[in-house]
Amino acid sequence: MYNRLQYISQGESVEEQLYNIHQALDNGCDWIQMRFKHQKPKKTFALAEAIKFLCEEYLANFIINDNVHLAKQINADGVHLGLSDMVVTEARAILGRTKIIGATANTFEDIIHQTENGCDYIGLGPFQFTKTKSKLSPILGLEGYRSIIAQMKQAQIETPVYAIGGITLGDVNALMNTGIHGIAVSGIITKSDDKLEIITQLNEKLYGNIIV
Ligand SMILES: Cc1ncc(COP(=O)(O)OP(=O)(O)O)c(N)n1
Ligand SMILES: Cc1ncsc1CCOP(=O)(O)O
Ligand SMILES: [Mg+2]
Repeated sequence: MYNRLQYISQGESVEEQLYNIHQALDNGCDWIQMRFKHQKPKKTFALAEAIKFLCEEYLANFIINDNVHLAKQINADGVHLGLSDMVVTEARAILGRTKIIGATANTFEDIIHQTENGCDYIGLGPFQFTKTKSKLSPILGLEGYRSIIAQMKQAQIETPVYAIGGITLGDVNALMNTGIHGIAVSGIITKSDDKLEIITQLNEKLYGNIIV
């Protein structure tokens, strides 16, 4: 089963991205999603190759936001696709069944659509307002997660769900209690002055006393 903590990278340059990712890996995060938008293909490729190398060294999962062809080209572990990105069935045809395909949802109907198309996990959000992404879908809040997870149970959909969007340390217990599998975060890790402390605390809350 997938790790419960996914770090979605941030940084305006290749160097800044690599610094942030290296810090996350060094301090206990073992799943990285490269999110580097509106950049030249050469830079994006160079960053992806460098992250691939780093993640291999740290035995971490490495998925790429939006870009299925790049994931294929560098043999990443998978991709994350939103509602306006390539559809999951097309990505599956390109990447094959062993690669991870994560898909975004904002409603239960999105979850039905994405799981019927064969995604491996759902990124459900946004939980609350965040500056990390513009043009946010409607905010779900805890009640949104409770309601959507209950509908998934009723429909016997067991695809793991990751909460995303403006998550802080203080939100994690309540979010986990809704029945989600884990969380995907950017700002809380990127902005922290003590990465070891924040990642350790996140992992403690996410895993509780589960032995991994
Ligand atoms: C784990 C996870 N969940 C949701 C998203 C958002 O994807 P998308 O809606 O395509 O938005 P962008 O990240 O592409 O701006 C995600 N990246 N990761
Ligand atoms: C990519 C994305 N999709 C929905 S919210 C979000 C941003 C998550 O970053 P943060 O944890 O900083 O809010
Ligand atoms: Mg996207």
